[in-house]
Amino acid sequence: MRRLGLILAGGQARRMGGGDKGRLPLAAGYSLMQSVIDRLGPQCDALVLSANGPPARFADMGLPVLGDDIGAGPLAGVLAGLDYAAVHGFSQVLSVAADTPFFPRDLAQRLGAAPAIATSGGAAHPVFGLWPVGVAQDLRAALGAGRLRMIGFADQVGARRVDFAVDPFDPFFNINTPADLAVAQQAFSAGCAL
Ligand SMILES: Nc1nc2c(ncn2[C@@H]2O[C@H](COP(=O)(O)OP(=O)(O)OP(=O)(O)O)[C@@H](O)[C@H]2O)c(=O)[nH]1
Repeated sequence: MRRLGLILAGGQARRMGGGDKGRLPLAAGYSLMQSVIDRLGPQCDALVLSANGPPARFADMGLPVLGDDIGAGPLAGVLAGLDYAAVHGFSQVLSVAADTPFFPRDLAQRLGAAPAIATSGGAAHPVFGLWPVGVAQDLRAALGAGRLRMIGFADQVGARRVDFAVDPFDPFFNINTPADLAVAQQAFSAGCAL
């Protein structure tokens, strides 16, 4: 079984004032996306980025960049990843967000059989999902019908929900605002995100 890691790095980052949230620094010389790559890489056989807009801006990451339609949301990115996976001989895709630098290093192992998504503290995180390549057809149909919510799609394909402890803080804490970034930088420098 070959697993493709998919980093969702599109979106408009409106609450951050625009730009690529993944390029923001967690510490000097260490971006949110680099933290994501360091956590996801060992859990997968290969990694790809999913982003809309010019792919050249991620050239330094050394990863294939899959485009999707601007405004279609993270599900469009998951579909791009599933299509890439099918063509390149992967059997499943582990999707994560570029703005969530502390997700578990054993995410794939704990999610178990695909399809599955993560939950923590009573909230579902369907961006953090393990998807068999076979759900691409269902996803294409859902997107074509204008159904764009990730949680709705996860439920449609029967994704199990796997809960992760919020200890000492939520591993799915994601960076939406400058204040969130300050919290993450402080947590990282204090070593509580290991
Ligand atoms: N590939 C891809 N990723 C997306 C898209 N929209 C959001 N994402 C990613 O999904 C994750 C969650 O995104 P959000 O924080 O909900 O949305 P956002 O557009 O980045 O930020 P806001 O504009 O502040 O809501 C982030 O890692 C985004 O980079 C999209 O259209 N395509």
